[in-house]
Amino acid sequence: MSTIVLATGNKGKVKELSELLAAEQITIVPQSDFQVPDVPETGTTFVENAIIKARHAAKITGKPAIADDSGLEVDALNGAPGVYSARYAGEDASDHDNIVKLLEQLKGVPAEKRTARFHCVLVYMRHSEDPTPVICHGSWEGQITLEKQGEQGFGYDPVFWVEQQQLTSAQLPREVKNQLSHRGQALAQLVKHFGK
Ligand SMILES: O=P(O)(O)OP(=O)(O)OP(=O)(O)OC[C@H]1O[C@@H](n2cnc3c(O)ncnc32)[C@H](O)[C@@H]1O
Ligand SMILES: [Mg+2]
Repeated sequence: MSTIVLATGNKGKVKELSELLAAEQITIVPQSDFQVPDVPETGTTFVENAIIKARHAAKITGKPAIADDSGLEVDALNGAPGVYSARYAGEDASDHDNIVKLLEQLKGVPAEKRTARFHCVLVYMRHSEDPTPVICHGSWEGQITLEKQGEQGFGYDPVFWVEQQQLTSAQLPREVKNQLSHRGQALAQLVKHFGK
């Protein structure tokens, strides 16, 4: 199979998707290797934004592309930050800024009402005008902690409590996160599609 461009500027995603694909006969190259700039994520769904990103990378490189649009859905916040997870605390917000805002918004909310889930939509497009993009979705249930714990992973991992492991996703060994995560589940579906 030819090289696939990974349409993301997020190094944490590049690392996880590369680890997950290491066992497959699929070579992915991050879009930064082709100087693909970020594109405005103007959609209101993960699916729309993933298509926007995959189409943009495919158009600029002339190669097939995979994009990942993901985020955190918190029940006590009516689903926020959702598709706006990366810009929750503002356009140029860091992961830490976003976490501070999230914990602030959840102040006083008891443990049993801090339920949340990560979503990951992966889109594969053969070329920029592909009329049938492959769309895969994975989700991962957890709870938002009261403070940051753990150094692994990225984004909201330090405040995402995984009941089954009794750890935050930033405390999980990388292979365990990859096994359980929204991204791991979406990628397992995509790999099945390539195997067809
Ligand atoms: O759009 P690209 O370039 O792919 O990179 P991004 O970081 O902007 O990615 P998104 O637009 O998909 O926003 C995803 C947000 O959700 C967070 N997120 C996604 N997956 C995560 C994970 O596995 N662990 C922690 N946070 C995650 C991430 O930190 C971002 O704030
Ligand atoms: Mg983004």
